[in-house]
Amino acid sequence: MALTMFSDCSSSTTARLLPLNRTGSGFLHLRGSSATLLHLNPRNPRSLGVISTQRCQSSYSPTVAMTTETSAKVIDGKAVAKQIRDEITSEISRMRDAIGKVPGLAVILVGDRKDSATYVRNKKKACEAVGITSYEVRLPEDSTEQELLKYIAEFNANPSVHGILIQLPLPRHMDEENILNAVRIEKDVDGFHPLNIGRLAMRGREPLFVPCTPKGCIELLHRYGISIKGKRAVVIGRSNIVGMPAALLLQREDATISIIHSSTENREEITRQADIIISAAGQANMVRGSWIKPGAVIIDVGINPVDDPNSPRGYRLVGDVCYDEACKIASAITPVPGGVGPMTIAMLLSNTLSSAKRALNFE
Ligand SMILES: NC(=O)C1=CN([C@@H]2O[C@H](COP(=O)(O)OP(=O)(O)OC[C@H]3O[C@@H](n4cnc5c(N)ncnc54)[C@H](OP(=O)(O)O)[C@@H]3O)[C@@H](O)[C@H]2O)C=CC1
Ligand SMILES: Nc1nc(=O)c2c([nH]1)NC[C@@H]1CN(c3ccc(C(=O)N[C@@H](CCC(=O)O)C(=O)O)cc3)C=[N+]21
Repeated sequence: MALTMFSDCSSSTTARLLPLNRTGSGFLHLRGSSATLLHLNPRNPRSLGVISTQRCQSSYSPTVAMTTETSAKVIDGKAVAKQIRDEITSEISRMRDAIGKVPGLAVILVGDRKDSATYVRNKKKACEAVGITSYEVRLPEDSTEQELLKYIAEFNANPSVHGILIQLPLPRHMDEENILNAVRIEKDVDGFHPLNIGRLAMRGREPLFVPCTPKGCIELLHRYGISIKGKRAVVIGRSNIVGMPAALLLQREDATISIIHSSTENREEITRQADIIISAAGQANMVRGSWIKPGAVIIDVGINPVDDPNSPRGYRLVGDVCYDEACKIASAITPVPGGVGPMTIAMLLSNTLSSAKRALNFE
């Protein structure tokens, strides 16, 4: 009886089912189901198989799971992000030793949204861990645009600050375009300045910074040796911070792109043609198994809270893609959490390091 135990498609629920056994060899072994075991090669982080991978578990009952082959390889964003942070840590200590300076990142948070406060706290912790000096400004919800612009101007002029991040969304009374335009392009580590986005969109032009989440998605494809050139890619979502730059990046890598948004007709049919799907719609479990071409690669950017009385927080996070269904059809997939999210932060640190290197003329 192939029962679906979890109708919510969640990767976190299934992850808890996985009987993982870490051996002394640095490989992950998965009992009761097939596992892909790739060697960890810290000397060559860009090589294929740099990360130990496991195959994802389907939502079958445990008895069935013992005999059922599931197919998709889990793209482990958490592990890749850790490896990138380690690389950044050693670069920063080389910088400190050579010129006595380290990168600095300023983060500005306006208002008291709980999720934004958590993200900012996580960014600060991540900075500290790799040796980036962080500067934090918290402004009350009812601050004026002028007050915010004053802090941006100060950070623009401060030579110890190499990156400035304005946590989004801003309160509704603030003009986001006006605020983001005020960040000096050389410090725009989020890559949201129109000049950076414009360069990203134009052939033969190079942006100073690429937005962190889409950059993290592409980095995952690269580090897992998944080729993009000539592939059909579908991006679900067209926001300024994720969907649109993700589509531009895929296009720069010579994929053929379709972009799906809330007015798209036949979204299931269009998605089913994709070799690579990047989903950033913010709709829990919207992409079902029937939307996926067998063997497609799925990068699930969505982070959607769903009620879960069994979780200490009262909710848990799921992606846009119905994970358990996708696992049986896709060739590789990112989980939520533990997929794109940690990569976003790693790319922010990486952009900040590049910015400092450029400003300090350090190779
Ligand atoms: N992992 C990470 O690091 C990050 C994750 N996120 C997550 O990614 C998701 C998207 O974020 P963001 O881009 O900021 O969100 P936005 O709400 O700004 O954009 C969502 C996009 O998806 C489209 N969309 C919404 N519903 C549907 C639907 N049913 N069918 C097709 N298209 C749809 C919208 O279309 P339209 O344009 O027509 O409105 C829009 O373009 C969220 O879950 C967010 O939490 C975001 C940033 C980083
Ligand atoms: N100027 C700006 N730049 C951003 O990059 C930006 C932003 N504003 N506003 C909000 C979104 C969202 N975002 C995330 C970053 C990390 C995780 C992340 O690490 N998620 C963990 C889970 C975290 C948890 O458990 O709560 C994971 O997916 O594994 C998620 C989301 C960056 N954003």
